[in-house]
Amino acid sequence: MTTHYKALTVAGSDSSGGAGLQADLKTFQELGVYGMSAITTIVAMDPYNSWAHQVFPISVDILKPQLDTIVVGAGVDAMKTGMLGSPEIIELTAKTIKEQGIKNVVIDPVMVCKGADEELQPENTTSLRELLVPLATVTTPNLFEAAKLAQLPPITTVDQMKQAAAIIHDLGSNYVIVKGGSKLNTEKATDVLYDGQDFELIESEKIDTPYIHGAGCSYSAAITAELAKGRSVKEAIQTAKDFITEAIRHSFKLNQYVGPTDHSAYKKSLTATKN
Ligand SMILES: Nc1ncnc2c1ncn2[C@@H]1O[C@H](COP(=O)(O)OP(=O)(O)O)[C@@H](O)[C@H]1O
Ligand SMILES: Cc1ncc(COP(=O)(O)O)c(C=O)c1O
Repeated sequence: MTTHYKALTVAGSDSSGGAGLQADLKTFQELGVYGMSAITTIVAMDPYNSWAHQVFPISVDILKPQLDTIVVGAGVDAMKTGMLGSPEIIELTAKTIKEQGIKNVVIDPVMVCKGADEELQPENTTSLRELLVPLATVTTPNLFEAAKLAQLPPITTVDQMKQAAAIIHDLGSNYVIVKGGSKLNTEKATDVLYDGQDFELIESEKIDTPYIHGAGCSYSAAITAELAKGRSVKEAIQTAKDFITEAIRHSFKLNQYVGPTDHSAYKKSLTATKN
């Protein structure tokens, strides 16, 4: 009998489909894991005003029954968080992880959407640092988020990524992966992984494309899916890196403002290799 591993995303809805819980569920499906979602926020983009993001947090009273349905009603092998919307939502999510003893927790500390360089909701950063990062198996900040969590100036080098990873580890996250992505001035797409003892560079070729909407969400969702299947954190991160590299290689233009990654590309690349 096939085992159906179960993963939960506690995240925002990206109406345009490339990031947020939509990206997470597509990624879970592609990696063979049954996905469930608890919606924290709804993000809409204004097609009449340069795709400006509008963020509508959901009341914490509507999050609680969703979490109960999933965590109590079905059980989860791994979970991730994405955009959380308010300090109250972060508090409830942390309480649920603790009270229900959830293992394999990936915290993607979403503070910005690509193209913006300001925190969407600065009041959430303190709650993320104090309540959620201490419960993380893995925390997956991009450069901007790593600097905010570690309370450092803007990060531009691998050494600074290491420094931030060590500080975030000290907050209580078992593993930290700081994503260099397109922004870091290196030849490769370089992420820094820290397990409390050693730093490891996780690298892939850097793909020359502006279309990387949802890359961070999809990457952390791929880590979550692999943890749900019982892989080690390092194995999960390597598969996730392969998954996101293929997804970015096949990313596409959705409109004049945005281009999402292609979640189906990794599985196709495996089939192509076999044939
Ligand atoms: N142009 C690119 N080519 C290859 N990998 C990339 C590229 N841009 C980002 N990545 C990788 O995608 C993953 C998500 O990173 P990033 O896009 O920085 O996250 P976020 O969406 O949180 O800002 C990381 O592994 C990063 O290195
Ligand atoms: C709901 C939601 N979560 C997360 C993100 C962040 O996306 P990315 O993976 O591109 O950083 C966005 C960006 O639009 C979003 O709308």
